Amino acid sequence: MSRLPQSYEGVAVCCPVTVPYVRFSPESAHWWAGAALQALAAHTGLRPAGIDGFCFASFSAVPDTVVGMVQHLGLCPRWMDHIPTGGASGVMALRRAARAVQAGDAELVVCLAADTNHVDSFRQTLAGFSRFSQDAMYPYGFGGPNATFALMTDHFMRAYGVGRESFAKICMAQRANALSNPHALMKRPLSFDEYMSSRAICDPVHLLDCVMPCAGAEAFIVTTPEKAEAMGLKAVSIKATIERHNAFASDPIQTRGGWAQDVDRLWAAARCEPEDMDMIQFYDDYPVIVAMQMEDLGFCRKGEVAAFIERHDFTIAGTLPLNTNGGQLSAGQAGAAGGFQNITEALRQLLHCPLGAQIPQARRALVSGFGLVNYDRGVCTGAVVLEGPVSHE
Ligand SMILES: CC(=O)CC(=O)SCCNC(=O)CCNC(=O)[C@H](O)C(C)(C)COP(=O)(O)OP(=O)(O)OC[C@H]1O[C@@H](n2cnc3c(N)ncnc32)[C@H](O)[C@@H]1OP(=O)(O)O
Repeated sequence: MSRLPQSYEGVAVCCPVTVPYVRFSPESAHWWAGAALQALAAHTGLRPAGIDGFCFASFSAVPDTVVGMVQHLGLCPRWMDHIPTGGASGVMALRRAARAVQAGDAELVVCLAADTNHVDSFRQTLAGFSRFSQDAMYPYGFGGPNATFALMTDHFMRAYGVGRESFAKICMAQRANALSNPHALMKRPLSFDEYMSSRAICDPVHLLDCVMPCAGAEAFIVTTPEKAEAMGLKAVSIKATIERHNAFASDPIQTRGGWAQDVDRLWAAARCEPEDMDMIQFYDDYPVIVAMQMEDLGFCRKGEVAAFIERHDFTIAGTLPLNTNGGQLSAGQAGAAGGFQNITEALRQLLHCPLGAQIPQARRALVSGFGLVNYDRGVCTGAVVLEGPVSHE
């Protein structure tokens, strides 16, 4: 194993905010970003002049990038970054902001993801998504990620003996978790029969394997422990992170993500193990990707995920709480903010200020990201181990 990265000493992560999601919004992504900044201000008293770092992710802010957003929001940072990696953007924003703070390039970085959802905006996003998809998928009638993930799900199920009942268990647990989250778009319990009989979208992917596109925003602050304390903010620390892009490119179909390449480094740097996690907040564009993360991040061996899922209870009161706000599958997918919601939810659980039900004694979380389906697979992966303040109760 190559040299482990420098620790994240001197970095504090705090103040998770979620702007409640709505299925459709007439507002722009810029409006949603402003709403997130307002929510941060309401929690902390933070004004634009106090923000010297800004990290931004969005699909629907086009043609603007972080530059346009900085001007729109009236910020004047000395450090900024734009993270165009969808479901991996939260972990990546956290990593970059942490190093900027550690290096002294910024003292307080706001990491923010915002997306709107007009009636036609998801279709428009897909239409211009990538050169790969325009050239190599759409001419053959592919309509976006649902079709790509149908192929991956079908292969994964056959290769590793996973049935739809395993995915049902993931989706039902996440829905149970969502019921205490006032912002979750899905408000009713999900039964096994309802999951199994939901309409096919692109077999074997059915309606309840898919996220619902919506509008929303998520944000959090990365700063120094001293600054967090001066602002009266409780904060968590970063134990370790990983990031990888275009891993295993010669695999004919995706059965593993970049996590599998870096998982040993993650746990070595974190000085703990999967068994030490009080929760897992995994990117959940489809339940097959949740199952893949369970394997690739070391919770079970490849090919053993069906038995692993069978053995565990993923509800908030269960043996391994998973996506405790309901995840995107039950809370909604607000574009790139969907790649931030697992970080904000982990922070809330570790800081003991949840939106819904609290995991008792929650102290450590594994958050994982997966993003950008350019063509036939998710290209970007990342993960972070977070540890909360020592005593809460
Ligand atoms: C971004 C990254 O980095 C990586 C990724 O995340 S890849 C994933 C990106 N996201 C997606 O691809 C979005 C996936 N979802 C979809 O494509 C669509 O929701 C879908 C095709 C599954 C359904 O769309 P549709 O058939 O047009 O349904 P629509 O007409 O909107 O709604 C019909 C009904 O289904 C419900 N519905 C729609 N989507 C739903 C969903 N995902 N889950 C549950 N119910 C849903 C609606 O509430 C509506 O119910 P009512 O009639 O009771 O009001």
